[in-house]
Amino acid sequence: MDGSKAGPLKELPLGIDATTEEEYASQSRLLQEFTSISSIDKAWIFKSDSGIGSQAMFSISQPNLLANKRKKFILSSHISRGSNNSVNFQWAPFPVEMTGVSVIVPSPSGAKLLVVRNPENESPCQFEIWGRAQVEKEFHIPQSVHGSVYADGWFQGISWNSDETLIAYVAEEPSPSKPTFTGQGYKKGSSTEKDFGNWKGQGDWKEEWGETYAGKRQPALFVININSGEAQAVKGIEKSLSVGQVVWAPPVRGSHQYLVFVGWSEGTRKLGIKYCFNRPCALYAVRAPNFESEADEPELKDNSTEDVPVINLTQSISSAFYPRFSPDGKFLSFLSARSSVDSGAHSATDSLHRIDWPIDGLLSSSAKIVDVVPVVMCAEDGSFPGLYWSSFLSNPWLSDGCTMIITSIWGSCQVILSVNVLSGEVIRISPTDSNSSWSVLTLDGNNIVAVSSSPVDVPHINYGYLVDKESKSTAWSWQNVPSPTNECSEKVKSLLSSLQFSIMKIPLRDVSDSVTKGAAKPIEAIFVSSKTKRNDPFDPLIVILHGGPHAVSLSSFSKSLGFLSSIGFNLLLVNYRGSLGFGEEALQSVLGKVGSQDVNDVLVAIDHVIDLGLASPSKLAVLGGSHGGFLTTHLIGQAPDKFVAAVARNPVCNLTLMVGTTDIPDWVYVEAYGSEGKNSFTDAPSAENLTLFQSKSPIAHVSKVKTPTLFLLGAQDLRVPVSTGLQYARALKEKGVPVKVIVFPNDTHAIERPQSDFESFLNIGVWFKKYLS
Ligand SMILES: CC(=O)N[C@@H](C)C(=O)N[C@@H](C)C(=O)O
Repeated sequence: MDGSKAGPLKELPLGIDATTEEEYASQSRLLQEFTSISSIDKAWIFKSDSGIGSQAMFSISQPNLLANKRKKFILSSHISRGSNNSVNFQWAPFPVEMTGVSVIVPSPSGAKLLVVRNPENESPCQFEIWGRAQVEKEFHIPQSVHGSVYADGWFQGISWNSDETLIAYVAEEPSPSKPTFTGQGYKKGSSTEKDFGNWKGQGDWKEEWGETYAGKRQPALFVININSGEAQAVKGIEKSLSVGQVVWAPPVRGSHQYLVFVGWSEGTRKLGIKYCFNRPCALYAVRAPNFESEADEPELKDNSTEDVPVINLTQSISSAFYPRFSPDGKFLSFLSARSSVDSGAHSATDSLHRIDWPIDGLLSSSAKIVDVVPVVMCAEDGSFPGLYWSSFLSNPWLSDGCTMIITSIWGSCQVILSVNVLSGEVIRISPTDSNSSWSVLTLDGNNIVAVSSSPVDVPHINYGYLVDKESKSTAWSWQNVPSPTNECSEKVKSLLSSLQFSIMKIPLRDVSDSVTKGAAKPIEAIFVSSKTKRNDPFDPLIVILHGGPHAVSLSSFSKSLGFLSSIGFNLLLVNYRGSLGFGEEALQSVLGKVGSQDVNDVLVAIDHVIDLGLASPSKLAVLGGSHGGFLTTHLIGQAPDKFVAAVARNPVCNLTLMVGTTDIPDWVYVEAYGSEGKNSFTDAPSAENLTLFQSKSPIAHVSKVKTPTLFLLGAQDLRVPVSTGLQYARALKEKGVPVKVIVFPNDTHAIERPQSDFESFLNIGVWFKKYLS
């Protein structure tokens, strides 16, 4: 579908000329070097055998292009402390590959390691318990007990009990039996046998959890006894509740053991949950199964035999997740996305809360919820903008038992915060003099193992400690840790060292009096450029737009953006109003104004860099995915003379089409109508609804578009179904606009499978070179 007018030199098999083919070949060599950079995903600390220092285990991963999979490795290190607080990491000579492993979870003492291998077919799910030198136990849990263990980072919950004999976890409930048909018709009674004389029907369709959760319908709670290998479903939880994030409640002598978990109610249908924190959820407590035979069972306080109900611990708040018990078991802290649930925004500013945990084990559904860190409405300059969920350690506590170390978003940076759960004090402890992004990997006692990176620096490991513990000084000192994971090729190193970045504050234009104070503040954009001009007089500029709209472009390293800046493009990553990290008023201000306020913010940011003499108005391109693709296609329609080229990845081009096909039709209502759209959402939109959706969509401006546009589409995308991008691309083609479309048949919304990601960014590089050089 490439309608470009560039004259073909010599037709080659792919329908491209020799110059373009050479461009593909040369860019692909560099892209491969960027692709092979490994990522540091997780880390754990163990007591050292020698009693001196500690042992660290890092989980790292790297795309394997040929196998089209991510390879996962474990790299170990011994950490020792020298004089003057210096720290030394002695790395194992090589990482070890973890093939076929879905998730690993060390026991609280660090003496055992749970390794889960999820089946790829009908086989059982495999649990292994590793000791220091060997696999000590191996259990195979058949699909009749449960399907795959959730290892998705959201429903996922795997928790060892304190004496390390039981593990609670979340796994897919067995599928309901399907009807059997024979040559004679319907066969009575369910049957598992398969032969030539019968076949299985489909049975009733059951709603799934949407994008990236294909086949995931009912996350349920299980406990495995690692002495016997017996796995039991936890009883008493209603089928309408999907469960996740389980932890063991502190044991109370003479009382039953409880589990605390997050439950999401289904209502009349499931709406997609990926990137959607607006799904109501609560913390529940449930009695753990008893694996003892009745004779061995100790006499318990509440030893009634009838079913004990599941207790909703957070009834008075619309969202509660990430339950974490304080080390002394006296309180339970948790995050809440109540702002998101109450407003309908798919993500918003979080709040942190705690409830006191009853020392007598008598649980109540009316425990007082204390607000620890409230939602920040208007972020004052330079001060804390509120909490934004990034990731949460399973043990985030310092030794005082009340300080949590968490990663959050602060403007365009990812930062590490210490939060005192009793006083509510929040301190930014990652360096404030750096515009890099930081995240915590794990705690080593009261010290922090963290990773930092920037658009021009690959991820580095850092070790942080409190400088003056006695005076309770809040100054943290950070030491850069030399590590094999910091390595990248000499070529990449030299290209990145020729780049620089800054975070710009961009004042808004024509702010109306009706906007809130928080929504009138300057926005931010990250500008990545060459230290020396590569082209005369200007390097071309690619404007990069994140999706959501409630996501954010962070000042962290991105291989694909590192690649684009290394091949001669400056980048402008615009955090338009609606982005996370800037306070709740700015975030909420875009709802109901999509396609106008966000589009204008981007145009203001572009004018800002042009006015500063950092970009040429004739060398602009735009790239965005999802809601960023919505902005991309809006921009080429509303500002048809501005951009020389565009790339849209799974773009939202037509809300009218999307509302009937996406896993999150409620999102369409809230984006188009604002918060009131939350209450008017229906699966039967009216003609009036559809008219408004059409008017707010990029397709409404399609007739004006002239910009050559590359479309990258995932055929398995449940969020922004491929049809929306295809419809828009066909409409451009009909008008004679140069268009290229690549559809990845097995990719979902993120187009992140290694080969697809590689082919996407190679084509983005070649497309922009073709039109911007
Ligand atoms: C809530 C949501 O998924 N919105 C999509 C339209 C979107 O923009 N998604 C973002 C998070 C993405 O980058 O995929």
